[in-house]
Amino acid sequence: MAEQQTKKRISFLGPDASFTHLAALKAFPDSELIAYTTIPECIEAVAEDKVDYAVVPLENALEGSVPLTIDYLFHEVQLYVTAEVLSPIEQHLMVHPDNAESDAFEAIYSHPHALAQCHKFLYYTYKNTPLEQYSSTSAAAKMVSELPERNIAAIGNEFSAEKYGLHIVHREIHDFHFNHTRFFVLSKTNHQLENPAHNEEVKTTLMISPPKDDRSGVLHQVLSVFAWRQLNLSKIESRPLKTGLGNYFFIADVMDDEMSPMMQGAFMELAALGCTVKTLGSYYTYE
Ligand SMILES: O=C(O)C(=O)C[C@]1(C(=O)O)C=C[C@@H](O)C=C1
Repeated sequence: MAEQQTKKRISFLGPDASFTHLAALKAFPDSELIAYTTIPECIEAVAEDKVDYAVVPLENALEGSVPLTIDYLFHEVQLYVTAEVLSPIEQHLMVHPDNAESDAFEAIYSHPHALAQCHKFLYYTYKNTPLEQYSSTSAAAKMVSELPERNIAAIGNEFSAEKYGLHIVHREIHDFHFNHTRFFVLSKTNHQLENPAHNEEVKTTLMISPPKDDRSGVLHQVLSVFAWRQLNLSKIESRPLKTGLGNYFFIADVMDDEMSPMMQGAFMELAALGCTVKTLGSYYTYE
């Protein structure tokens, strides 16, 4: 009973067998995993204390950021990253076994990132087949399994083919071999996930809003805060502030702990420059 009470509850972008589900299983092999239909629902579940952690996709090596995750974390909630999970992504084209002999489909369904990761394959092999966006790869696979009368296909991972009893028609159809996705493990409190199997390097994610006066050279000044302290940025990207055209915030990944003296100095200098900084905390990477 005591063990049951301490079992963590985790939200993830479902249904079962999505790539996010696999990432959540890696980080939480023994927890209660709860599927949600959208990324905001997963994030709200942790913000509203319905779960202890949320696992959501952040960035894909071929397609870039998942803007919904970044924007929701900036505009809607104050949550912290307790870990990131880095997963290899292999996409397969799958159909209902009743349609296993067919190679001309009414439509191909998947998550927009998955469709984009297979752009070249789809262009050369199924040029005239409509591509339909779905909430996740596993949702597309599940839907295909429930509609054998429609000759439709889904793109997703091998586990979704197994889980929903689908037949794989084409394997490994993603356009570039190095296809990886980063997932964030989010919590309401700023701490690091306790799990020994992580990389050595700690990373901090910051969301930096420049000063409102929009003076020239601000981005240069922001970058120099990190540069002269030899704080390595592994990513920097701008996203709209949604207050008007030309207004942006920056999401930066810095390879150091937010409590280090250099980082503390960087926070002070950014404040002196008139920047507002929202930290998502420091965390390790699980591969
Ligand atoms: O649809 C899924 O299976 C997801 O977990 C989402 C998602 C994404 O958002 O990028 C995750 C990994 C893959 O890059 C494709 C889709």
